[in-house]
Amino acid sequence: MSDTEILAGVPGVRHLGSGKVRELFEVDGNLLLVASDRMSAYDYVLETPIPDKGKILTQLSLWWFEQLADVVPNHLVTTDPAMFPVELRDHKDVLSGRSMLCERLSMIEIECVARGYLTGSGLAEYQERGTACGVPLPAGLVDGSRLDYPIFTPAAKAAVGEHDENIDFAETSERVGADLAAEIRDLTLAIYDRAHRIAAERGIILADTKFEFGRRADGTVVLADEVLTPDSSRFWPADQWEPGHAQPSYDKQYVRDWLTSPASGWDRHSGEAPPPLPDEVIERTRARYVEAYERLTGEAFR
Ligand SMILES: CCOC(=O)Cn1cc(-c2ncnc(N)c2C#N)cn1
Repeated sequence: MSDTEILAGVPGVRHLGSGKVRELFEVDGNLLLVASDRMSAYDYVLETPIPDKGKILTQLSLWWFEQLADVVPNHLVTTDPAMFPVELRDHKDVLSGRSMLCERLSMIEIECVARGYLTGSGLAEYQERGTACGVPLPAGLVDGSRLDYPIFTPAAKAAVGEHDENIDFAETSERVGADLAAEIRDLTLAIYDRAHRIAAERGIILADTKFEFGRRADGTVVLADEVLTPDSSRFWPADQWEPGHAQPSYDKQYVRDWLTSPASGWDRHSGEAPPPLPDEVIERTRARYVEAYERLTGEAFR
C-alpha cells in the first residue's frame, strides 16, 4: 500500500493532488504536504526511489524558512507529528520528517522564478531573442553566465507533466494585477538575494530557484510550497563553475550521467521511460542530497 493510499484512508484526511514528487492532503482545514522519495529526470518520474530524499528536502525547506523568516512570512504550521491530528500520529514511518502541516492559502498561480545565472529555459529564450521573459540581457552571455543582477522570470503554472510557460512581467500583471505582480517580484528577488548569499558562503551557487506564494484572507502574501531545495532550484558546486557549458547539477548529475551512458541502454529521445537505477547510482545520489543538506545547514542529517 503506498503512502498516499495509507494517508488517504485516514478519517478526516482528504487527498487533494499529486505532483511529480509530492502529495497534497487536506487535514482539518490545513494542508499536509508530503514529500516522496521519487526523483524526476529528463521529465520522467524515475521508478527507483532515492531513500530519504523526501525527508532531506523537507528538512532543508524548514531550515530555509528559518533563514528567511525576517524576509517573508511562510505557510508552515508544524512538522511535529505529535501536533498532527491523532489519526495521523500512527503513520510516523510515512510522515516522519517528510511532511509539513501548512496553512491553507489562496495560491497565486504564478511560478515565481529568480535567476542569477543564465541556463535552462532562460538561456533558450536568450539565444533566440536576447531576452529572458522579456527582460533584455547583454550580448555575449553563454550557458552558466552570471547575470549582472538577478532577474524575475515568472511562468504560468502548467498541468502536471507539462512544462511551465515563461511569461513576461506585463502578462504577470494582467493575470494577478499590477500591485500583486510587483509584490511577488520584489519578494522573489529579495529571497533569492538572501539565499544566494547564504549558499555562496557555503561554496554553493544558487543559479536559479522557483517560489510559490499564496495569500491569507487578510491579503498577506506568504511563501508556500517547498523552498530552495534541489527540486525547486539549481545548485552548482562553486568550485566547478565554468560558464560556456551545462554546469554539473549538485544532485541529479550522477543520474543524468548514468542514464545518458551506454551502461543504461536508454535513449532519452526514444519516448520510452528510463530504466531502473543501479544501486551505486541510488546510493551516490542519496549521498549528494545529504551532502547538500549538510553543507547548507551545517547540521548532520539524521
Ligand atoms: C500536489 C503537489 O502540489 C503542490 O504541492 C502545489 N500546491 C500547493 C498548494 C497549496 N494550496 C494552498 N495552500 C498552501 N499552503 C499550498 C502549498 N504549498 C496547492 N498546490
